[in-house]
Amino acid sequence: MAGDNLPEGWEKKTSRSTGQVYYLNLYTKDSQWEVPTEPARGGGDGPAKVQASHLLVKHRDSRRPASWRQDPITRTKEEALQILQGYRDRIVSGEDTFENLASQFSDCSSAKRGGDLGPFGRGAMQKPFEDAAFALQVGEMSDPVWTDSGVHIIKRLA
Ligand SMILES: O=C(N[C@H](Cc1nc2ccccc2[nH]1)C(=O)O)c1cc2ccccc2s1
Repeated sequence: MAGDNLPEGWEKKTSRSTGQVYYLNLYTKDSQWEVPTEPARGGGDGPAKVQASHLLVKHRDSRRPASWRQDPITRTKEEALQILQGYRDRIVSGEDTFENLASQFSDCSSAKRGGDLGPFGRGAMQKPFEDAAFALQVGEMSDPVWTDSGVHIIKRLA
């Protein structure tokens, strides 16, 4: 009905059987009796793309155990995790920045860009990395994430 300025994404309906007014979420097709106060959420599968930076520490069993920093890379997985956790602690404490440490220590060529991988969609990166990146809120940093390349921390930029 005109004049019912509802939040975005809702439509006012009247039940055919009872004549009761209800509200339809135009994205999810869910309905509710309560007058909506917030814009309808798509409830969809999140963003199509995210932008993230990462700091990668490789180990001797990495898919390519070499990097711009070191060739070959001989540290163990356990050592790689300890090293990465040390960087993570310094970022959390505010002693250092993600970009600064990624630039100096990441075993990925994206180190030259402060770890920034640019925007990517699903299917572009190794699955554990993708899932972790898409689960982050903008500005949030992940716990250590393992891929075939090594162990990463990820920061979602957008
Ligand atoms: O795969 C790359 N680099 C690999 C290491 C690596 N493995 C990854 C796995 C998931 C996400 C990023 C990753 N980076 C390497 O240098 O051995 C990429 C480098 C860059 C640089 C700029 C933008 C995207 C990418 S993806």
